[in-house]
Amino acid sequence: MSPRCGTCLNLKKMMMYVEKPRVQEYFTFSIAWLLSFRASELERILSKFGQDTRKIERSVLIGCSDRREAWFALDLSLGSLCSSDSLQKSEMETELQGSFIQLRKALFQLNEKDTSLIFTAQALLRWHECHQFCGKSGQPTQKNVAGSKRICPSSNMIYYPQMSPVVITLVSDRTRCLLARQSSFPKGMYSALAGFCDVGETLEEAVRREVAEEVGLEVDSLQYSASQHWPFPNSSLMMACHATVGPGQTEIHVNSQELETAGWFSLEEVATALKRKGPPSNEQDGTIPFWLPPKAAIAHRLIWEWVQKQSSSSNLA
Ligand SMILES: NC(=O)c1ccc[n+]([C@@H]2O[C@H](COP(=O)([O-])OP(=O)(O)OC[C@H]3O[C@@H](n4cnc5c(N)ncnc54)[C@H](O)[C@@H]3O)[C@@H](O)[C@H]2O)c1
Ligand SMILES: [Mg+2]
Repeated sequence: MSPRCGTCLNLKKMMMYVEKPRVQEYFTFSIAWLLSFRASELERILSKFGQDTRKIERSVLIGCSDRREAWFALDLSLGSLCSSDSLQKSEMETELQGSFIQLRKALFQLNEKDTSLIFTAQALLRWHECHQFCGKSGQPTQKNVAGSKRICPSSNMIYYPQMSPVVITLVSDRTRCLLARQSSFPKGMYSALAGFCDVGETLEEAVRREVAEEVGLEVDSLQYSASQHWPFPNSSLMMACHATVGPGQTEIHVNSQELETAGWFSLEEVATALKRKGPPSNEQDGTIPFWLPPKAAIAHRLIWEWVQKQSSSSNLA
């Protein structure tokens, strides 16, 4: 399993390279397409680009192939951004016959399996990058070979990768659903309501609190749908629910500190938006038709489920 154990090892490599911090703590990652290399080939590439071949030891295990070859991911970060880095980036694209793309943009193109690999890689690599020192002794921590933990030789503390629980809720008044946008979302994109769970809260309590905090509605009933690992801004376990509000309880009070806007959308509007693949082009009057998150986001699944349910109940009526 060691990334240095050589030729039998197939390194499914995602080159992840930090471009620059854009919004608050959000980093924009560029990734090369999923490229598989054997360890020896990767060592050659690292040498060619003047990087220390021992860097390969920073790889993290992200899965394995059907033929039981271990897949590792490696951060090929080119260091601080300067013009020579941009040059190296384009040289690397030529060498690897791939191209860098922002991770969020890649979500429109990746299949489910590759999305999961990339999310795991991004979350693990970023966790290792940010947990190099022991919080108790202040000494450097050491990664195990797979990258599933870090150990402090001085205090014997073991650190495991962290995930934050997040609830995401699609609220419905039984005929319409509630979608919202934050100012940081791409123009025109709306999603379901989301929020980090507080310590000590249950999933149900977090859903009720988040919906009340963000749009001032009281949830009547809620139903769990599915979950997803989400790597932005760090590592979250997203737990998705459908919720309903009672009749006559639909007046929204948007919390402007959290949301830019929120509103109720009809089945027809949502079904039309669901058919759009990616950000639509501007209308003639310059406005952007509203659009929804890509399939890789669990918000998409929640919205799709709601449309299916509404469509089948309107067909029955
Ligand atoms: N996959 C999807 O479909 C999907 C859709 C919408 C949102 N999301 C994700 O859900 C997450 C939460 O949504 P939100 O931004 O509306 O949350 P939110 O409503 O809880 O507000 C975010 C704020 O919560 C605070 N916070 C509390 N605990 C935090 C923690 N552990 N990590 C970071 N910030 C914490 C911070 O002040 C932050 O600015 C975001 O990371 C977003 O990327 C995913
Ligand atoms: Mg929120």
